[in-house]
Amino acid sequence: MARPRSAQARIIAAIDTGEAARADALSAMLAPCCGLLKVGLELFCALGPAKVARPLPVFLDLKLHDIPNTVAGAVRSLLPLAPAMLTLHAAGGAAMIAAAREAAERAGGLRPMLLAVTVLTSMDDAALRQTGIADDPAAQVLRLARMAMAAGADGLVCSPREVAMLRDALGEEPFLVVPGVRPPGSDAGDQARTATPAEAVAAGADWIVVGRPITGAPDPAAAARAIEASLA
Ligand SMILES: O=c1ccn([C@@H]2O[C@H](COP(=O)(O)O)[C@@H](O)[C@H]2O)c(=O)[nH]1
Repeated sequence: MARPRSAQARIIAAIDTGEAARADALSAMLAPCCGLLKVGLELFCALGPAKVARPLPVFLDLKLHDIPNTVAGAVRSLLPLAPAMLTLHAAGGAAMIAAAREAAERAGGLRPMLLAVTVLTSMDDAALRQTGIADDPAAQVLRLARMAMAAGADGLVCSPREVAMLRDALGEEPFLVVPGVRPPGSDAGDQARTATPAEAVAAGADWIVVGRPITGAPDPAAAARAIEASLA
């Protein structure tokens, strides 16, 4: 998948619902104003592989995390769904990421962009410390990012707070997909490391992932258009 060329193309709308009718309605409303649609755990667990296909390319955010053999098998199982992007947790390690890449390539043909999730955007310093990581999120993001890219990831999922640092350290190569963005004045909810869509893109994000600020708005398409306008 090529880097996005317009503000609209940068927006990935997260269709986080377990109801098929709502997922279809949101997809129809948002397809004309976004670049991709995100199918995540809520939709996938409720509705299954048959409902992954959407009217735009799909960012399949399943955050795979298991032993290398199992993740390779999961990647093979998901390839027929033809997602444009697929996530796996960087914390699964280099062997797991390499196995995912090999499984995707061995199948031949078009393969999804493999994105390694670094530190979840919902985690602050204290939450990270509780997992046994003494470093702050930025240091852990950089450590995982270097490892994941060396192991074969095409890109990274990080918060907007780490985008500039990753560009400085790793240059233009990694695709950077950035959730945890919030338009000015909107509720952060459970997101801990946030910035505005415009700040994320100015720092070097390729795509931003936006869920509730769009899907929870009275007019989701208008909310997406307002974000697009803020990026122009
Ligand atoms: O670190 C991560 C990785 C993935 N996500 C996903 O992005 C969206 C964000 O939704 P909002 O409603 O805009 O908070 C959601 O689907 C997450 O699963 C993330 O937030 N952070």
